[in-house]
Amino acid sequence: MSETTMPTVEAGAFREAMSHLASSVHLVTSDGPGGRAGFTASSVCSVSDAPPTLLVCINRTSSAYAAVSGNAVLCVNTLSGEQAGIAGAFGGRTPMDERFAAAAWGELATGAPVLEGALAAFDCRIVARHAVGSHDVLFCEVVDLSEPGGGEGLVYAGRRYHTLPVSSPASPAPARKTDGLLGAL
Ligand SMILES: NC(=O)c1ccc[n+]([C@@H]2O[C@H](COP(=O)([O-])OP(=O)(O)OC[C@H]3O[C@@H](n4cnc5c(N)ncnc54)[C@H](O)[C@@H]3O)[C@@H](O)[C@H]2O)c1
Ligand SMILES: Cc1cc2c(cc1C)N(C[C@H](O)[C@H](O)[C@H](O)COP(=O)(O)O)c1[nH]c(=O)[nH]c(=O)c1N2
Repeated sequence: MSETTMPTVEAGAFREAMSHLASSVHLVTSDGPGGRAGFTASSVCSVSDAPPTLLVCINRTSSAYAAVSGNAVLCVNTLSGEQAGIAGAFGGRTPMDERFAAAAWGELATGAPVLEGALAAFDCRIVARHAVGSHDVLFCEVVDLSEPGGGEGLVYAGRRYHTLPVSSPASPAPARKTDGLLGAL
């Protein structure tokens, strides 16, 4: 089938289908000459472990875009099951200062804000970026890590938040049946 006759998918249908994917939820934060900013993200994934690299997709219309781009560093704070509230605050329409006032923060190597109580924090420098449609795909080399936590992770699926046991090596999560998340997908 040639490119001209290939069918296209309507954005709403794509989003409806994508709402069936379960993803971890993260706060992507940045600070530096471009200012402090952050947004809730689910489009995060591991790329390579040599060197350790992950990717983040950011909408160029996001209010955090200029700061993240200008600073060229960011931290991916992977949220725990109790942090759905802060995910909502960073999910848009909240002034940036109010977002950061809602939690306690530290920092690692780059100075990007590190969320206290996050399951994990990946402190990164942006090493490459690729514009695709409405988003930039940011390729980020991980230069520092927080001590991973344990307990439950925050997951987004079916347009709502769920929690899922995530055991840390030190303390495996107690065996228990899932909370029905897999059945809800
Ligand atoms: N990757 C993203 O940019 C992304 C991901 C999740 C949610 N969101 C935004 O969060 C808000 C709440 O979303 P929702 O899950 O309640 O319902 P929704 O119907 O807007 O989105 C359903 C799913 O479609 C995908 N999606 C939505 N907007 C997208 C975009 N602009 N680019 C790429 N993928 C997109 C996501 O996987 C999302 O979970 C919406 O404004 C949505 O645009 C954006
Ligand atoms: C669960 C969930 C997951 C995501 C988002 C939202 C929510 C609720 N948003 C949207 C993002 O957080 C925010 O809404 C937009 O950037 C608009 O925010 P501003 O009002 O411009 O700061 C989002 N945006 C983005 O650019 N990449 C992403 O991966 C995601 N993922």
